Amino acid sequence: MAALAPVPAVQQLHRPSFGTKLSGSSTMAALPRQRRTVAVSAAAGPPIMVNSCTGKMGHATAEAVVRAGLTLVPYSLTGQSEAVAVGNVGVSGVPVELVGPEQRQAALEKIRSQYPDMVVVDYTLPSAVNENAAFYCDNRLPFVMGTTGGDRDKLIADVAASGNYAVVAPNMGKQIVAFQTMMEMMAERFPGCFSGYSLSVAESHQRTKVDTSGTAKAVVASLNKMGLQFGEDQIEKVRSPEEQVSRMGVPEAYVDAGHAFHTYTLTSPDGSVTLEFKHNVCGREVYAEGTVDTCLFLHRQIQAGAEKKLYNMIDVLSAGAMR
Ligand SMILES: NC(=O)C1=CN([C@@H]2O[C@H](COP(=O)(O)OP(=O)(O)OC[C@H]3O[C@@H](n4cnc5c(N)ncnc54)[C@H](OP(=O)(O)O)[C@@H]3O)[C@@H](O)[C@H]2O)C=CC1
Ligand SMILES: O=C(O)C1=N[C@H](C(=O)O)C[C@H](O)C1
Repeated sequence: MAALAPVPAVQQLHRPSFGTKLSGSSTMAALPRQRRTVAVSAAAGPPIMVNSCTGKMGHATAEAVVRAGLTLVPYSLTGQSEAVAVGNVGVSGVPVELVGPEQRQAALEKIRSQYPDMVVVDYTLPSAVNENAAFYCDNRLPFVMGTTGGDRDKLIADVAASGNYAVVAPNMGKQIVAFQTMMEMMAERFPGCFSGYSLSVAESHQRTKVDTSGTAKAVVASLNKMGLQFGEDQIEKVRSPEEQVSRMGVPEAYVDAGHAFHTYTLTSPDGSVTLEFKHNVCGREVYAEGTVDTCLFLHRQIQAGAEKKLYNMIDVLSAGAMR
């Protein structure tokens, strides 16, 4: 393979301030840091490769890997061509070399010889989801796909057909996954309970988010099982900073730094009954910590030779695998 460039001086990118809170209020501007990392012996977990450490979520996850005491594989796939020339990113003092699309196959041979049991995390872009998943499957790399969007049906079908170990989900935050689980349970227990009701869904994210919230799509799927008829294209994407603050209650500090505010409003035909569900997250720590839990879960399933290969986060939470 082509030699990977030596890793030069570390450049720190994306150091968001963290804070997570469920159910928002407009007074969250100065949220306390809420790190809940439980250190894990490096020997107890797999080395973890995070693609891409240049992104906000990838960087936050790589930091969580280091915080947990696990081995962060010091290479990260990027979508940038000639990425080896682009340089490196630093994650909590660990220099991570960027590997561009042209080098990734050759680089993988070397990386794998050093980290044979590694688990890969993907936080890239909707436009890269399907191609990246195919790359992981073709190379038998177990992976956690946190990236949303792309062709989801094809993604699930391709991964299932490959027989590769993977967790695919739009949300790795433990409490949000619990909410999703609750909605799914409600749909199974009371199908059609909201027949005749109308629904409105508004989701607000940092303006760099290109797709509609994958979490909102999953919750809408559960609500539809309860009798609603709501299309994914009816989900309102709020991306204007002014509206995010004034209407959605996003603290100004998180408008661009990263937030995910969701409101689902159900109304009876005569307007006499209204139910509202909200899940509001500031920062990315809750997902990053959940992603580390998910890598540990996947590693255990592989070691146990589990017959089931493709999981979602409800599986991970249900297995009691979230710290
Ligand atoms: N599952 C979950 O819990 C969560 C999921 N997400 C999802 O994660 C994804 C990323 O979000 P976020 O980090 O905010 O986005 P960013 O825009 O900050 O980061 C995306 C990164 O993807 C990299 N990239 C683009 N194409 C490729 C490619 N082909 N291969 C490798 N890397 C690539 C880009 O780096 P470069 O330019 O160097 O290529 C960029 O740094 C989104 O889909 C988001 O919805 C977000 C939060 C939680
Ligand atoms: O892009 C984000 O930020 C997020 N993306 C995920 C999604 O689309 O559901 C999860 C969360 O909303 C944050």
